[in-house]
Amino acid sequence: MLETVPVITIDGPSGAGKGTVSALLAKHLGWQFLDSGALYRVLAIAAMHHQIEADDEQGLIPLASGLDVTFIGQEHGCKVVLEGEDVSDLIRTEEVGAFASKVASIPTVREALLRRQRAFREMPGLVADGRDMGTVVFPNAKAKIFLTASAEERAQRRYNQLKASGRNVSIDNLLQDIKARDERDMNRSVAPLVPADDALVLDSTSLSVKQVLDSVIEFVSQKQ
Ligand SMILES: Nc1ncnc2c1ncn2[C@@H]1O[C@H](COP(=O)(O)OP(=O)(O)O)[C@@H](O)[C@H]1O
Ligand SMILES: Nc1ccn([C@@H]2O[C@H](COP(=O)(O)OP(=O)(O)O)[C@@H](O)[C@H]2O)c(=O)n1
Repeated sequence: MLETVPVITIDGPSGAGKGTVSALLAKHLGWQFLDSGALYRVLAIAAMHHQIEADDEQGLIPLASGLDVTFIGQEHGCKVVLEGEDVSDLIRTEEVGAFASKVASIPTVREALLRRQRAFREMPGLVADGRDMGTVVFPNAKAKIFLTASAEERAQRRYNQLKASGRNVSIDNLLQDIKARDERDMNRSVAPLVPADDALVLDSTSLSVKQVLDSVIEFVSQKQ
């Protein structure tokens, strides 16, 4: 039964380190990994390709329900193929992130992606990264973490990350984008970005990736 497969959720705002820590934790445990933000990002690209606006609910729902996407695990990261096209680099742009957070504010669109997210719950366990993993998608998860950091630190991390991959970005624009996305994600009517009541809230502003991972592993082992 799906419900018996253990889940650990890591939610939080953009740049907090969720993806990095979730992937390391999944590897450490030998569990599956769900990057739910990638689904919203892929939907955003599909909408752009099909000239569907971010507020066109009737256009977005069928696109979300029938999303033709494949995630192919690789040694470093994951290859993402949408409608036969490799969009692995494109999904990481801030433009796509901003579009994703707009489509993600529509309740029926979120509903259309629910089943697909829950299907990642497979043995021996799942680490799920997103905004509403612990509150909505997997409310009975065995351990929930809400990972955060100051907006300035998150913008700096994103800046370093994009620079390292050869992109020309402005830290001021990134900070603005991050704040706008936080605002939208925290204030939407359905599945807003909030810690679950039973989540461990971890501020990573002055912690290294290793320190965060160690705290998470300790918390998870206490829950076992
Ligand atoms: N604790 C940390 N300290 C410094 N850099 C970090 C930390 N956690 C993550 N990073 C780096 O910040 C960037 C954004 O992390 P990511 O995992 O993509 O965040 P999120 O999934 O929350 O948006 C990555 O380049 C990652 O290596
Ligand atoms: N479970 C999720 C995951 C992402 N999202 C939305 O999708 C956008 C992109 O998510 P992401 O996790 O890839 O973003 P980053 O944290 O990597 O910047 C977010 O800003 C959210 O609006 C969501 O609403 N619910």
